[in-house]
Amino acid sequence: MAVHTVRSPATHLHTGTSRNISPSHRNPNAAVGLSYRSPKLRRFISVSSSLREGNEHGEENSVRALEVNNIPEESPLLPKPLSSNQLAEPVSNGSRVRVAYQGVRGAYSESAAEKAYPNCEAVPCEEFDTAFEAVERWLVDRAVLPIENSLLAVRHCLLANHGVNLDGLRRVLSHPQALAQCENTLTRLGLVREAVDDTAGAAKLIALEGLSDAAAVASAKAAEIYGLSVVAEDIQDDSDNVTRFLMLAREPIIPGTNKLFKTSIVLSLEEGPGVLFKALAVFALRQINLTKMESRPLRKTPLRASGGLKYFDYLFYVDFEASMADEVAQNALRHLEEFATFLRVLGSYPVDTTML
Ligand SMILES: O=C(O)C(=O)C[C@]1(C(=O)O)C=C[C@@H](O)C=C1
Repeated sequence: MAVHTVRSPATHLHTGTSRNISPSHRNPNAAVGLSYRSPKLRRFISVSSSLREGNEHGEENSVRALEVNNIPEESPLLPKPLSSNQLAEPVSNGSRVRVAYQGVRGAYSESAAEKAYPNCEAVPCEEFDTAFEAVERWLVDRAVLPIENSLLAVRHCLLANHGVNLDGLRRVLSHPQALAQCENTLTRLGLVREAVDDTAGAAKLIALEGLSDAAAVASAKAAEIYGLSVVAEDIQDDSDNVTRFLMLAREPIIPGTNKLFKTSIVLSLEEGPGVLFKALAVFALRQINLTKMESRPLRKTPLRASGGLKYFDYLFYVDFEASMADEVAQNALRHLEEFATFLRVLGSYPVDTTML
């Protein structure tokens, strides 16, 4: 599935390195699940999902919030990313919903937060763990987490400093997912890829360092924020390039039955013929539609020996179309509990029914 991520925790750009950091949910090499990315995540419940990112393309590229030279690293105009050692400090309590995201201003995750909670205060964080901890410690109300390539429109641009054109470019910096989503274009341009924490972070770095041989794959909004030129737009390989985000909260929302809800669960099963079939049957028997299923190896104990044989142990992540307030969903999970070796409800949330 795509609800999985993880490499080592992210390191923020201002550490000065451009290295591969961010947990990359869709990275086929990432061998662990969402709930493994951070042990903290296991304590969160997803409350809302399927949020589409805003398409920043309608905005005027010539409008520049800040010129390059006006962006000192610690500009008071830009929110400073929260770092884990700041988590002890209380953050002011306004009435606006505060949503933590990993990255800097102009990241797609920020757009997703604003889409999910219009007028929210989006709080940039250096790392995913920082965002999760900020929720846990009541510094923010939600954390936003990009989890997979499906659902929300993401239109990437190639951003560079003014006066730099395509011919002068040698390198391209961005989040690994964004680089992967623009693979064909970047190959055609012959650019060397460099992975950084987030798309907007790449734009910021290029602006701050005045790089003339490098471009960033990021949004048009990031170009405005960091005073860069858009040298190419819509560079994603797939015109339907979309990302799914989850909003994580401390407490589960009380699911309703008044609109379409989805529920996400995670489970593990005994090894044996037909066990997975039985698990799926608890939903099929009750006409509950499964929208997603993915298995990820158990990180700490991926191998189990039994009867002289070795088995891989898996966690199965399943999304189904029903609310935990629906009796039929409760019955299905009660049935599943009879033979699942582990079962956990991650949360029920309203399905995003807005058009792409
Ligand atoms: O780097 C960003 O701007 C993000 O919000 C992260 C992220 C991701 O993790 O997939 C979000 C959407 C885009 O597909 C690329 C990057």
